[in-house]
This record gives sequence, structure tokens and C-alpha cells, in this order.
Amino acid sequence: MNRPANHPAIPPARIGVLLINLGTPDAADAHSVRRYLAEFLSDRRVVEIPQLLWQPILRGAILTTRPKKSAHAYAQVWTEEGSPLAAITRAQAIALKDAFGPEVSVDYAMRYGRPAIGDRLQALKDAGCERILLAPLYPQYCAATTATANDKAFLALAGMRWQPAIRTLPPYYDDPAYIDALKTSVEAGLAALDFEPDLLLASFHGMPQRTLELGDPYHCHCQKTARLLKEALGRDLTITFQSRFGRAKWLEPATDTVLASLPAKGVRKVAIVAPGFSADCVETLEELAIRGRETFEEAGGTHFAALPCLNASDPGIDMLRSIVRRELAGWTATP
Ligand SMILES: C=CC1=C(C)c2cc3[nH]c(cc4nc(cc5[nH]c(cc1n2)c(C)c5CCC(=O)O)C(CCC(=O)O)=C4C)c(C)c3C=C
Ligand SMILES: [Fe+2]
Ligand SMILES: [Fe+2]
Repeated sequence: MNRPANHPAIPPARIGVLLINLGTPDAADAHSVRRYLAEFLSDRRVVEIPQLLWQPILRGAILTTRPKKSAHAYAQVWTEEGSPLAAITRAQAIALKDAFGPEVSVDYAMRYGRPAIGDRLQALKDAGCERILLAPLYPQYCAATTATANDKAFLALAGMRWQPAIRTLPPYYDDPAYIDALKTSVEAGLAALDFEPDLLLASFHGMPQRTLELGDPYHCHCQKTARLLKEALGRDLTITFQSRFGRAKWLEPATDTVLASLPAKGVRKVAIVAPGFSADCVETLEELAIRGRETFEEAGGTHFAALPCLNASDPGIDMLRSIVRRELAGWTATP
């Protein structure tokens, strides 16, 4: 059918952006943490042990002891708005919504717990979004984070008669916009300190060494982010891996082991940044900022600072807007 030359353009289909993060307990009590851990640690992408062997260990030793310990950790960082991870992810979605025009709906969901990915995808669809960008907020790809978030979304899509068109956000570990945002954020964090650190650590969440050997690119992505950040900052940066879980060998060097060893080498002032976490969470606020400090000071360290993640800061949101906008190319009328 021919349109007259001055016919207004057909309005573009409504676009949805679904930010996805890991998920967090609903409350900082052992019961809620148990429910969260049971879902999280039953994911075959996260623990790659045959379920027949793993479920008895999980239901036995782990879910009878860890929820209480983890609930204590969560309680130390809980806020009036709930878990920091939930509050910050929500704030990121709100800030990003403001950064786009009315044709783009921005929402957020969690891989484990709530808001559930399937529910929010359906809500975007119900709001008229015929095209949706799934945006797992992990700069470095890991099957245990990025892939499982996308899996969960595609599982929900499998139940839809009329699916929206879908794109997924690629990992952005070496994206200049991400490295630049980290540089701005780290420089501001360091400038606000009342001491000059002898050493800057970049601590990434760990994963089992076996996962690297099986071909997961996560370790490689972390190394590249650390190298690019080091070059951008023009200062030395030591990479470490935190949050070891279970008995298997995990990526090394371990953050806690390095913190404990530094004072004996004459490094008494340390600042630590966690570039792999797009939002502060129990792993940065409790494991690094509280327990990391204790480990370092008990070993003889005198000055310690854990720098904030990008969160909903201006450089963090500018970066998200630029990487999301690029993935929407051809979908939006206003690029
Ligand atoms: C950023 C990337 C992450 C990777 C890779 C990752 C892998 C991974 N994690 C566990 C076990 C646990 N992780 C926990 C918390 C947690 N993990 C990430 C991110 C990654 N995990 C975040 C953002 C969080 C914080 C969640 C929050 O509520 O604030 C926990 C729960 C806390 C605890 O009990 O210590 C566990 C357990 C495994 C096994 C794994 C394997 C590849
Ligand atoms: Fe984790
Ligand atoms: Fe931890």
C-alpha cells in the first residue's frame, strides 16, 4: 500500500527494557534467606554437580547452617528500603526510565525471588511492549549469572502465545562507557578519602576454577576489565576474587587471603573496588566493607576503604543509558 509522502510515520512499537539482577531475600531472617538460597543454589547453572548428589548436601549441611549465618550478614547491611541490592536495582530502573522518552518502558526483575522475571515480562507485554531488551546487569559474562537470567526469561516466553521480539544485552566488561564510568567513580571515591592508599584492589565475585576450565569466559572478562581500568586510572591495580563457596577450588587469588597478607609486605593502606557488581549488595557491603576491613586490620593494616559500586550514580546511569541505547538501535524513533 502506498503512503503519501507527507503521511506521518507509523508510530514505532512500544519498547521494553527489563533490567535483571541476581535476587536477594525478602527479609534478613533465616527463614527468608533459606528460601532464597534454596532457589539460588538449586540452579544447575550455579552449582554444576549432578542434582542427585547435590540436593542431599544442599538440603542437609548447607540449608541447615548457612541461612542463619547469611541472615546475620544481611541484617548488618539491611536498609529501610530493604536489601541494598533490591533498593539499588529499583533506583537504577527509575533513573533509567527518566533517561529515555515515553516510548521506552523500563522495569526490573530478579533471577531468584521477586520481582520475578516472568511476572515483569508479562507486565511489559501487557503494557504494549512488542519489543523487549533483556538486560542482565553483569558486566562480565558468567553462565551462573548472565545465562541463567536469560534462560529464565526464555522459559517465561516459552509459555506465551504471542511473544514480544527479544534482544539480550551483551556483556560490557570492556566497553569504553563502562571503563570510563568506573574510572570516574573510582577517582571520586579515592579523592573523598582522608588517606592515599598504598594499593588499590579490584575484587570480583569468584567462581569455581573448574568452570573456567570448562570454557566460561568470566575469568577472562574480569582480567580484561581490570587491565583496562588499571590503564584508565594510570595506577597499579591488583585483581582478586571473593565470596568463595563450598570446598572446590575457586578462582585465585582470594580477596580475604590477599588482604591478610598485605600488611606483612608493608602495605598498610588499602582501597578496594568491586567492578563486577553493578549494585552494592551483601557481598560488597558485608563481605568486603565489614569483614574485609576486619581481616586487613587484624593483620596490621591501618587504613581501609571499600569504594561504592556504580549503583544509581550519575556515571553509572549515563553508562547504562549508553549501552542500553545502543542495543535499542533500529527499535526507537529517537536514537
Ligand atoms: C557478580 C557475579 C556473580 C557470580 C559470578 C556469582 C557466582 C556464584 N555465587 C555463588 C554463591 C553465592 N552468591 C551469593 C550472593 C551474591 N552473588 C552475586 C553475584 C555473583 N555470584 C551477588 C550480586 C550476590 C549478592 C546477593 C544479595 O542479596 O545481596 C550468595 C548469598 C549470600 C551468602 O550466603 O553468602 C551465595 C551463596 C556461587 C555458588 C556462584 C557460582 C558460580
Ligand atoms: Fe554469588
Ligand atoms: Fe559472601
